[in-house]
Amino acid sequence: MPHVETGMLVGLFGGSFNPPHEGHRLVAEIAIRRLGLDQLWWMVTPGNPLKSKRYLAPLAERIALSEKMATDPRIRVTAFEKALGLNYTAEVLDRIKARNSGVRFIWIMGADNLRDFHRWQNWKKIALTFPIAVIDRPGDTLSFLSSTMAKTFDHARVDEDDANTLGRTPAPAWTFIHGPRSTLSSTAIRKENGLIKD
Ligand SMILES: Nc1ncnc2c1ncn2[C@@H]1O[C@H](COP(=O)(O)OP(=O)(O)OP(=O)(O)O)[C@@H](O)[C@H]1O
Ligand SMILES: O=C(O)c1ccc[n+]([C@@H]2O[C@H](COP(=O)([O-])O)[C@@H](O)[C@H]2O)c1
Repeated sequence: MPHVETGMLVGLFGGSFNPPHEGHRLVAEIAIRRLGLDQLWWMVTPGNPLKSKRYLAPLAERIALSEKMATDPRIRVTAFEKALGLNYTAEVLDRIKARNSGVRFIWIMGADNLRDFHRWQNWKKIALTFPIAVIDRPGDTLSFLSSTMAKTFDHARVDEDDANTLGRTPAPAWTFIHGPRSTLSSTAIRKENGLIKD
């Protein structure tokens, strides 16, 4: 895990990054600025438990491309989930919390993941333990109203104008951040590059 100092606020941005693209860079920039992060951990997953691994590039390749994409000095590209043998975000977050007392964390994800968040293992526990920032994504803007997570934790929603207080707000607490959006997706890039055959 990257080194972090007591009192810091760290954004946790997990993803397949297969491959990383400018949309990811935009999410990281928005999160750093709007949430007031000291660091953002760009966590390259060994594999999203809900996605097929058929077209998943090797972890080393996804890390190397992420390092080129993530140029902000506050970003740490990391892949410790693999070394810890963990696949599920709830387990990973437990481990991060246990190893970093005195550090505050916010889980960061795009709006497509808010739509499906109730399918993640122990999703309620995640929301009850960590503040969550959701960044808008074309096609999934309405998930901030219609998703199971949004309905279940409606009482815990923080106005996006107060996003810079999220890191100090005890969970459950989440916000949906609108802003510049990117239509990019890794699937579209894989298709353009002929990496998806069907
Ligand atoms: N254009 C985008 N706008 C907002 N969030 C995004 C965007 N692209 C990816 N994200 C978010 O970044 C994180 C990592 O995404 P991921 O690596 O799965 O990229 P993807 O483009 O969604 O990939 P795929 O097309 O393979 O599903 C997720 O939380 C996802 O919601
Ligand atoms: O823990 C789960 O059940 C779970 C289900 C789906 C996605 N995730 C995590 O969500 C992050 C975003 O995944 P992805 O594929 O949309 O980039 C990544 O860290 C995944 O490991 C986690």
